[in-house]
Amino acid sequence: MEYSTIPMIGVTGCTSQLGLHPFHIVGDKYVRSVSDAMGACPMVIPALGQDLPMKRMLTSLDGILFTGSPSNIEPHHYQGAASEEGTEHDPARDATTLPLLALAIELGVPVLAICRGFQELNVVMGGSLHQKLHEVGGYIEHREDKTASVDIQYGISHTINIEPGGLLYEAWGRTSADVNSVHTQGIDRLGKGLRPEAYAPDGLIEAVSVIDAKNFALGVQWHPEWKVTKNPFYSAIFDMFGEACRIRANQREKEYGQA
Ligand SMILES: N[C@@H](CCC(=O)NCCCC(=O)O)C(=O)O
Repeated sequence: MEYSTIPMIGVTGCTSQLGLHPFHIVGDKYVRSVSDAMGACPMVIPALGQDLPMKRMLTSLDGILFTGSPSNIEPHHYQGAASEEGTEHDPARDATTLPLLALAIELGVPVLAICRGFQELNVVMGGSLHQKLHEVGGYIEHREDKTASVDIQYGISHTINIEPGGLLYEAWGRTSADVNSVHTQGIDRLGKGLRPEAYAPDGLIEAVSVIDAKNFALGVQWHPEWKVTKNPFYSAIFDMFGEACRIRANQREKEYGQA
């Protein structure tokens, strides 16, 4: 019997106050990258923290996309100094994505972690972050120009050097690529069990994978979801993630039958 099940992909949400009410929200580009680039079904994961039945949820999903967000991880999660007053945080998202990411890796659920998601992956593995890369010294500008149009903000910003032998190299087959850059924070101490997969020209780690992972587990500091179907490098990443998710979807269908 042939199986070609549509993978069900969790897409992590953030909390945000819209008018008088708190909402669970996720950017359209993340949801659409799952449906358009992977042919999969996006399922938004609310930031409910420990109120989510995480293990149950993971058995029903074929992969998780950990999204980017303007908010920063609260520094106590990586023993960092308290952030400057006015820094945007989302403790409900932290309480959801950090344990969910750890459990997904433990259970071998395919994971693609983007920007804040990439930083979450590093923190979950015991790493730490620079809170303001531009104040550290020695780094190029990794922030977007907030006065520019969104196409410029998410347009190509710098090259990355890709390490041969990793997932990214396997996906792209070359040792360099061009990426966008929309972040203020970045990896300081690398988490244990993570392998650097790519570097910016200033030496900043731009991509990591989980060593000896049971399944696809890749984090990238840039935004491959941005106009993914028009960018062959970004598409190659989603193709590889999509393939891992499809294999899991087919295995789940074989085991449990179609729901
Ligand atoms: N806040 C962190 C992470 C940056 C990030 O994820 N940016 C995405 C912004 C909105 C989006 O495109 O979803 C940092 O500044 O380093």
